[in-house]
Amino acid sequence: MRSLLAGPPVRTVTVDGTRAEFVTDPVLVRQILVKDGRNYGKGELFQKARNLSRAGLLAADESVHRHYRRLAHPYLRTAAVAGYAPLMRRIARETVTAWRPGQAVDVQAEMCRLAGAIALGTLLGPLSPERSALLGRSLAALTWEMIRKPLHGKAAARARRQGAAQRLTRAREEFRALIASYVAEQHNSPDLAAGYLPALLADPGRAGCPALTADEVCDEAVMMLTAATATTASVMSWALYVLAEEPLIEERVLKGLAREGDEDAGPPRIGYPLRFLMEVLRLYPPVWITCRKTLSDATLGDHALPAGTHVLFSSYLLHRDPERHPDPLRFDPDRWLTTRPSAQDASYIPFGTGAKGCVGESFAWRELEILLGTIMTEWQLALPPGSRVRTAPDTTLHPRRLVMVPQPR
Ligand code: HEM
Repeated sequence: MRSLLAGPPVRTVTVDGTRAEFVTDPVLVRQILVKDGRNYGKGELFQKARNLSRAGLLAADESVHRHYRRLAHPYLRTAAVAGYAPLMRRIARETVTAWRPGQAVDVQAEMCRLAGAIALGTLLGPLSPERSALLGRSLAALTWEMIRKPLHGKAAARARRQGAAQRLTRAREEFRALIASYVAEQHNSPDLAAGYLPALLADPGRAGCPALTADEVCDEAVMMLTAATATTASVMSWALYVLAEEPLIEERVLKGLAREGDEDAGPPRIGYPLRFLMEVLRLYPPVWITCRKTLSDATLGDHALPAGTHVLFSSYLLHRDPERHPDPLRFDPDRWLTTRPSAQDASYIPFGTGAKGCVGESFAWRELEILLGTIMTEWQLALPPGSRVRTAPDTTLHPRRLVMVPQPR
């Protein structure tokens, strides 16, 4: 795939029989996402593969999309996220205290459980411990099936034959049914709790964007919870893998964590742990390929793109471009001491950018910092001797299999 960087900045490719323009120039990608962002709708090339709903925030047309984003924003902006920190920390502690010294952990399944429990606890509103456990198990199972579903091509066909698609559908139906029963209860409750899901239920809609039906609220909740879980789980898995492979980096992250103390408030600083996470997100961006579709005729560099043209770009590739990231394959958190992510181009976009970039970015940074701190201060995770971890570019970019052995610090 990296050979694409050497070729023309825009080239035609075919994905599962559909023609698309693959863009590798970071300036042109920024033009698509920011300057001309309103002329590029959500592309649907991978939507089915990612098992995403076709309504709501992820897929909606422009004005409806803006409405849903405005609804989500109060629950995901930095100030709200600061309030979630104690809960995030408690859930993280509860999960890692269940680990046993020397007993292998399936890291990705565990990170799905952890990120899923945090998403449920923060975004749904109050849950009984029983319901929280039931939803948590179901969301973790769904997310793990989603993460490893191949996006297209031969791998997707093979997965279909092996029943992966059916497993994913079953997991989605099960989780959706649990959410639906919760939504029905909330719907009939005289006092709606505070939180993102209750806000969706209470939203009266507006001109051109009618109030959501209970069914649509369920779809939206499933979308938000899985978007929050699959991404964070993949990033944390890579983070733990890198720490096991790079003892000197691990030592510096630990020292950095000790210096940063235990604060809940304030914006993240570019200390070593944060630079480490930035570097994990550079080399292992979970949303590694993204698409858009022109809403009307457009021009991109020397290319005329008629309305309806599919456009693809890959953060994985942009983040490994040697022109923008010297010695790109080297894991070097200190590169972020002298370089900041550019506001002129899209050379570093783990969360995307522009009006359709990640609405959960502040949430994700806080969560990643807390998970990293909680896990690392309690446990050192090692790879079993001889294990080889391979990259799987599926729905998210994730380690194909990651089993690690915890030892107390
Ligand atoms: C490290 C963690 C995360 C990464 C790397 C990540 C990455 C991304 C990226 C790249 C996009 C934009 C895709 C595009 O341009 O088409 C996106 C969109 C989105 N993300 Fe995240 N995300 C993360 C965590 C979260 C969390 C924690 C939440 C919710 C709490 C969330 C909710 C969403 C939603 C709802 C969208 C769609 C936004 C829209 O269409 O306006 N993400 N994410």
